[in-house]
Amino acid sequence: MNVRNFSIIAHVDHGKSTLADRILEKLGAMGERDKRDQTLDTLELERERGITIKSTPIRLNYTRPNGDTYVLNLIDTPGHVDFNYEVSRSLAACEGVLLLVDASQGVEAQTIVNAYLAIDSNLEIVPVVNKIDLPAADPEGAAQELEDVIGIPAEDAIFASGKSGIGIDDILEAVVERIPPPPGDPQAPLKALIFDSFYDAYQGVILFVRVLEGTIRAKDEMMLYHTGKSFGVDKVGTFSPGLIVGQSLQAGEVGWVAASIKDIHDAQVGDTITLKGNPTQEPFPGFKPAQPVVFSGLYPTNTEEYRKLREALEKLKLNDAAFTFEPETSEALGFGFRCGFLGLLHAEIIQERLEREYDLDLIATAPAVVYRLTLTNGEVFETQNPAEFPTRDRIEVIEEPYIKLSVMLPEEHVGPVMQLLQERRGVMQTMNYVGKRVELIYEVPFAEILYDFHDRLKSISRGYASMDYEIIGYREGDLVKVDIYVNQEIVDALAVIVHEDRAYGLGRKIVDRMADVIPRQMWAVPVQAAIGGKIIARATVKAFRKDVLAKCYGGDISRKKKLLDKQKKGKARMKQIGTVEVPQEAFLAVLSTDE
Ligand SMILES: Nc1nc2c(ncn2[C@@H]2O[C@H](COP(=O)(O)OP(=O)(O)OP(=O)(O)O)[C@@H](O)[C@H]2O)c(=O)[nH]1
Repeated sequence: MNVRNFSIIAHVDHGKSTLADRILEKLGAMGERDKRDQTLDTLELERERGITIKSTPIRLNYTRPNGDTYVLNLIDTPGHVDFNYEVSRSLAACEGVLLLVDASQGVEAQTIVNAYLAIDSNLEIVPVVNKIDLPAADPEGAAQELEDVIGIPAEDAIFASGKSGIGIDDILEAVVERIPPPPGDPQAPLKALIFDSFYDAYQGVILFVRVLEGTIRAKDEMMLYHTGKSFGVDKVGTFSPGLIVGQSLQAGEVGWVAASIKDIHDAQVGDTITLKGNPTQEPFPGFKPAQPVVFSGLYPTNTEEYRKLREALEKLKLNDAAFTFEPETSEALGFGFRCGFLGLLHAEIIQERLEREYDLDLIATAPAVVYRLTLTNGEVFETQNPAEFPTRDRIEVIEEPYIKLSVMLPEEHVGPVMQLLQERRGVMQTMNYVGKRVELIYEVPFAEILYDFHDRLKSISRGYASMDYEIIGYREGDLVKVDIYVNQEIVDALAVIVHEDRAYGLGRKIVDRMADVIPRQMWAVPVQAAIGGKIIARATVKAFRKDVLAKCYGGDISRKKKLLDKQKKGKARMKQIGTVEVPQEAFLAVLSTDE
């Protein structure tokens, strides 16, 4: 059997899904993909946001013009920085990639990052300049950028359009000719890489695997290299699309394995499967257990929904080894959960799913990173929860995670973007010119890009800047905890950790913003920011003058009802703090404190 395993990588919106669909259509698999969408691809959000979160690989049959037949496995990769580890594992299941670049946009931040992930995995890169049907397309320019920035010869690029179908035949021929066949010995001890998985209520966790060496069959006793756990294999098979049951999977093949695994943590992405009786000596390198890096508190607006929230979180976790949660209690918000995510997008996706699929109303607290504290007594501990921070006098050193951030943008916006990065405590590493555009590489505290950074970057570059990042380690920082008081009561869930130099400015903005969003009460309510009990900013929610209903006296009853309904709706996301009702927006005041 002639096999080619490949993936398509691109910057967001450069046309990956459209091109994949066109290839499927060409190879007669289109109708089946629609079926697959209904069965496996249950993430409605994915379609709405136009980003790929999780998809199954697709096995395609290709007959060359000369009559030779090939099996092509197209492996999808998630296209976002939050999921870079998953991307790298999916790439490790391939021998080559199609690297797409939009002919009207050129190379963007994620083009570069994805290309380097492919290079690190020793993959053959087939450059494809896509969307050449666009009037603004500059295919030669885009190909030249690939050469200048990544070192891929411009003449290797295939010009194509997923939309009009130009270049699809050339792409298929290039997959067969340029991407090498998978190596591996079917007789060797089994070594298979898990590159994705999902939870099925009947069969347990279904593992997506790439067999690197050896053969796996139903009824084998398999072992997970890193967890050391073993399971009896129930079924194996391929994707066609959909899960097709087969007899075995051997070196070079891509397929799935079901082994009644109940807990997704027992078989994580990146781990190696081998056989218990004849284990491989060497696992696939680079295994990292999924580790959340961004944390936030999630509380039901209605305290009676606590149990419902817990059940929903448990269900989501079944399918997502990277997502964590543990119960947390806040004086202000009551009972809720501290949740851990791979990044902000991951957090947003989970929150939206909770609200949409489980019909929950939630209050989310500001996202935080994991800080490392060394106390004056020598003790070291990590926390991501501002509420757990000891008082300043007990802390010797605070360290925070840093990222290497790369931003790609047109040169006319470089000034304001550099200023933004400076405000966020960024330190410039390099600046590369790519034609009329610039790649900036900065080291920045991770916490500084958690809030409104991406939006600000987009707005000051008129939408032209793109970014990507990776976490590079911990560094010391002069950080302080800013507490927020509403009506003289401390609201634990609103505390934030911030750099000393920005504490006053941020405190000012949070209290002003809160005073704006807290509805007026019968009396004036003070909102204050403080560091270690010392007030640094104060704003007042003014007392309210008129009863809303006063206006309607004698008026028609339906109007009165409408007003009351409106008030009720507004209340949906309120949380009672002492005697004051605080809306959800207030908890995110820190997120929208534009400077
Ligand atoms: N003119 C033109 N438009 C295209 C072409 N391919 C894709 N598009 C459009 O570009 C947009 C993004 O296309 P997608 O295929 O969703 O892009 P994607 O890279 O899969 O996006 P993500 O999944 O978000 O990474 C859509 O509006 C498409 O209609 C093309 O060849 N020509």
